[in-house]
Amino acid sequence: MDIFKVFTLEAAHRLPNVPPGHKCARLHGHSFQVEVHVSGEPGPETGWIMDFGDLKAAFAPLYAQLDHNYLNDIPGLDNPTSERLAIWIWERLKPALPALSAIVIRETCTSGCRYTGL
Ligand SMILES: Nc1nc2c(c(=O)[nH]1)N=C([C@H](O)[C@H](O)COP(=O)(O)OP(=O)(O)OP(=O)(O)O)CN2
Ligand SMILES: [Zn+2]
Repeated sequence: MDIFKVFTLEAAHRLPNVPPGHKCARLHGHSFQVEVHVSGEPGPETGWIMDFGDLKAAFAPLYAQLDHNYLNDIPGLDNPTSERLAIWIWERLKPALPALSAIVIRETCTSGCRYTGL
């Protein structure tokens, strides 16, 4: 089974490696949605895989780094595509959250990615 929590963060970015004239070379912002998924079996007493509150607490330091910031300025996010952002979050969250199973990024209503560590 898989549980998840969704976070919305406001952030600006530009993509430095796109072809000349690409719209994403310009500074722009998104209300990124980040889904953090954790897999496991519900405990027999708790009935849950983990407390959503603990999941929120684990993501909080990363949320603070990302929210209302210019992503390109954050070490490791100089080319902040959805893919790079998903990997960046995964690498920093996995040690604190070993049962982490996926990071889903929604950059717009219609665009995003899902990373499972592979
Ligand atoms: N594989 C990726 N492609 C693109 C990324 C990305 O992170 N990974 N990012 C962008 C831009 O940041 C852009 O802001 C989002 O792209 P796009 O979906 O094209 O945005 P639109 O809202 O304009 O989409 P429409 O559905 O065409 O309105 C670009 N590509
Ligand atoms: Zn963008």
